[in-house]
Amino acid sequence: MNNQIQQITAREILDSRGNPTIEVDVFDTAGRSARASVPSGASTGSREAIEFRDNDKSRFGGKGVLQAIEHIHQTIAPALIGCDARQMRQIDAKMIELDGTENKAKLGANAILGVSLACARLGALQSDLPLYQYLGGTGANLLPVPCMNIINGGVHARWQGADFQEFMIAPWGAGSISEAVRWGSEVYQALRNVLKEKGLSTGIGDEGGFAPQVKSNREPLEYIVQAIEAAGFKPGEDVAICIDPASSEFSENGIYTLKTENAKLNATQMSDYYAKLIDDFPVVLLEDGLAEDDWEGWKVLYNKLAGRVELVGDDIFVTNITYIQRGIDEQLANSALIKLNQIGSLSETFDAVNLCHQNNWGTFVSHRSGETTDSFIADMTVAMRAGHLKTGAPCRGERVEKYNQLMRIEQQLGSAAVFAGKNAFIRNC
Ligand SMILES: C=C(OP(=O)(O)O)C(=O)O
Ligand SMILES: [Mg+2]
Repeated sequence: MNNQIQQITAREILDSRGNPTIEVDVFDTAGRSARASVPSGASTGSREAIEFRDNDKSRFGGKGVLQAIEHIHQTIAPALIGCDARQMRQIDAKMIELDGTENKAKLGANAILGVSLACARLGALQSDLPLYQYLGGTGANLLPVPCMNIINGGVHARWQGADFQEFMIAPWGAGSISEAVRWGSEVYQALRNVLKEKGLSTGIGDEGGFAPQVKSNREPLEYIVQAIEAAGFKPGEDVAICIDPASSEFSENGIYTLKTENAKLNATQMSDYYAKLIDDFPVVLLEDGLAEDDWEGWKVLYNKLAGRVELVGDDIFVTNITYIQRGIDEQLANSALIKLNQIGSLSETFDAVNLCHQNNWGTFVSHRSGETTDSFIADMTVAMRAGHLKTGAPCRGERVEKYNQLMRIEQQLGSAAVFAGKNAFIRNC
């Protein structure tokens, strides 16, 4: 009886880019309440669920965050009041039915997701369990490798630096999440000095990484290797590198334009370009190496690189089982990026993760470039045994809150905590 939802209140708050987003509070009949908020991307896949935002009105027909909030108050809340907050699947199914579209275009994916996450948190509170255990069971103990984006490029740096969007470090040789976070922050601080010595800017991009005006996409990798060494670690062995070029952003009709290098490459040439980077640098994961609509190109990329690195699909799969299943059937990647707001509900995100794991694919959990201080994805990553996550640089409150939450979980688990380490990364032999 006391687990019934009594009230749902949504409001507008600001995200890390200073744009409006949604925060939701859900109250139960026992007087308990839980809160969640919703992030937003900049390099969004075209097949992502539709969110109502104010910063891109043209794309979403002028429907802003306030309209999504109105949908929560006028349509979603009346339908959910009286429901048991612990019934995640029924709650999500009800909202999806109320929406009635393929891509949540009627109520807004941000409206549905905010309620979905706040209800899950309330369910955890009602069950007297920490969120990661509520979602993942009492056996949930796998702490992920934190992949920290320490050089930002592409749209996240307003195209002033590298064409590639994200250069991440993965301290996979550490013995625990807290050690990995410490190693990552030491490399980040060392990188600041490396950039300063080269006379490059140490201003930061959307995800807290530095955004230097480099002349190629190799340059950031050179600086990162120098920073890893300067911090006292062995590149590759202690700290590896992951990249997300977010190539949909610089491709058109199968041609990829690298402005910094004055080059125009097709999918085969891009695959060779990546192969050379992987020869020369300790890169262990490549996300969105090719564009969201270049399904044929992805096969070329897979055949060249799947034995050497984890090949993650972000824009191409958009956390949607329809596209992930196609990727599995056509064998063109070995991992999917997992972003809650690409699909717009917690249960559908679980479906995507389960599909990947059933097919021996990796799952790489991700924040968005426009974030809030909500640390939901930290608990979710542990619950899903995803093994690795990316949530920006070890800098700025909205990014470090996720890493900090993982360290809290590790402390709570004590000797039961297991750090995912190198095993988290997929490679097809
Ligand atoms: C996190 C990413 O960026 P955004 O949130 O801008 O899509 C990404 O592309 O993986
Ligand atoms: Mg991406």
